Amino acid sequence: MPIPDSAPFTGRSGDAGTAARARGLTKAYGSGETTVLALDSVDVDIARGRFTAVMGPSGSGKSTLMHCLAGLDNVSAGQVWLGDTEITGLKERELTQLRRDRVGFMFQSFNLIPTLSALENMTLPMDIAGRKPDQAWLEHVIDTLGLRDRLKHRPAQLSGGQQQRVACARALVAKPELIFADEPTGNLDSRAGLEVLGFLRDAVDQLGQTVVMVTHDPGAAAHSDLVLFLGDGRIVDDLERPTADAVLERMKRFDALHATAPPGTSGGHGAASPSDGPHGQS
Ligand SMILES: Nc1ncnc2c1ncn2[C@@H]1O[C@H](COP(=O)(O)OP(=O)(O)OP(=O)(O)O)[C@@H](O)[C@H]1O
Repeated sequence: MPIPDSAPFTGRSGDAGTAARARGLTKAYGSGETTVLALDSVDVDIARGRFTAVMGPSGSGKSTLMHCLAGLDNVSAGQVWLGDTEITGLKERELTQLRRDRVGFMFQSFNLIPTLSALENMTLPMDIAGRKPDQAWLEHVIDTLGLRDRLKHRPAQLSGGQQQRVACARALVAKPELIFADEPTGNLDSRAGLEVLGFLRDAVDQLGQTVVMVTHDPGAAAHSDLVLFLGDGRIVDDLERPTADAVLERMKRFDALHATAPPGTSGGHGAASPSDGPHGQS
């Protein structure tokens, strides 16, 4: 199905276009009375070449949104595109190939293979795909991430920050259209966390990468270009060029709305929503 024109929406895709897009994205877990609506008809544009953070209370749907945009999870309703490719409706094999060829991932727990060296971990996705990494690019990523003297080390011989840098390199080496990072600093001390955030920022600014990062940390979100705030499975607000203080203020406001909302309501998120259109950035 073609991507709908922006007519019914207020979506603002950047000059470089849209790296990912969702319309009416709905995800329910379970059935009957135990159904949990993790995502409730979300419209979102992820602009290419930008750093987008996704924040919200625990259970608000952040990971589910990331998984659905990345084709890691199927949707209950709605449509998702990666670039111009509609991924909703693709068969599992096609999805696996698309993820492998076009998406990079970073997780809180690094997800490195313990028996492989740092270098082998970095090139593993491309090895599996039968593709040869662009050697000049690989060298550039290695140097940018400061991993030159760690290439032969196994993950257990590396600090948490170094392991996450390897995971970052692994995500970058294949030059994916989009990198999804789920709490990439969650297991790191603040110094190593800052370092990884700096690398993600550089990947966007210097390498033209597109990054979507789920985080609970306002300080981490402040490294992004745009913060999307989720509440009860909906995007309830967004914040351009965030500072940690501004993010914190916004979060306090949502907490206050939640605290004063009568039982059985969605915590006043509707009132916090600035528009009915998709959230994105220019
Ligand atoms: N596999 C699953 N089965 C049933 N319910 C699920 C499943 N995965 C998520 N949920 C529910 O969907 C909702 C959204 O979960 P999700 O993990 O996306 O939230 P989150 O904002 O990422 O939370 P956290 O910050 O705690 O990681 C929650 O109510 C959660 O309990």
